[in-house]
Amino acid sequence: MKFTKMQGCGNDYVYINCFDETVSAPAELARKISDRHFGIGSDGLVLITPSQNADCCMRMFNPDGSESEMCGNAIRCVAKYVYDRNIIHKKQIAIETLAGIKFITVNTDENDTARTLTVDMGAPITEATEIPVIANASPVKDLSLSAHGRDFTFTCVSMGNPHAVTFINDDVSLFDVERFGSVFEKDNHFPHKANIEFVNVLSPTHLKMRVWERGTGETLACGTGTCATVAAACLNGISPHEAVKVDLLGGQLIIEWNMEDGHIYMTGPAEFTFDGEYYYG
Ligand SMILES: N[C@@H](CCC[C@H](N)C(=O)O)C(=O)O
Repeated sequence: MKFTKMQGCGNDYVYINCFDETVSAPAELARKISDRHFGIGSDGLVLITPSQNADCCMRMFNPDGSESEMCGNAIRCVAKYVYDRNIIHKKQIAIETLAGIKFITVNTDENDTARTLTVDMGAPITEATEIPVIANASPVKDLSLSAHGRDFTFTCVSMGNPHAVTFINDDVSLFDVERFGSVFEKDNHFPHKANIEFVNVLSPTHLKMRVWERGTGETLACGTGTCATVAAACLNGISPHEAVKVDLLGGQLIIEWNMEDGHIYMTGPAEFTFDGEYYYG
């Protein structure tokens, strides 16, 4: 099976072009290929498939085999993949996901290569925005949770997938993300588990975030988590509704919650790492 490894801010996935390849058991394949010793090594598996409703469709599986509704870093990579490889050579690309159709603007260099991509991530869903809560969204705005004798206040935001964001005073670079994230991911308040974001405020328009991802563990970046972080920062009066830089272990994303249409826009890079062939059996 041919595959391509790509990364966006160090959030790395194995991409399969299902215009050409067939994957019959994606959850099992995700578990195998994600293994960094016995597989290819990745934060999960992404299938690029034909779509009846959009230019193409993205399906994303975590290393534990669970399927997520959305993946912000992967959708930029999928747009780059189909643009640069002339499968869908359009500057505006519509990609179907389990969280609906997302629209991506491809920003190219002088060689017509996609360099950064801007994704219309749609409206974040929280109790505070008074948008009806969808099935897997967390139904509360602020939530107090404790672990290992420490209290945290979370703002819960769905970007199609569930996130819980907490602003901390400790230096997030030194924070034990695994110790706390692994407990909160599985808290009873999150019936579908949750991605957990720990955030430092550097300034109203500059945040620093580390993430514990549902079904994965700590990753170098999470696109939906970065959008949820900025939504939470706006809801808590920390950030304005303008471009906010978010520093992640693997790079930086620019997020803006636009108040004209209520949508969040995410801009960031996407890169090919290598192509290969996986012997599946
Ligand atoms: N890294 C991703 C999110 C991947 C899915 C997540 N672990 C979940 O289960 O919701 C991103 O860039 O958004």
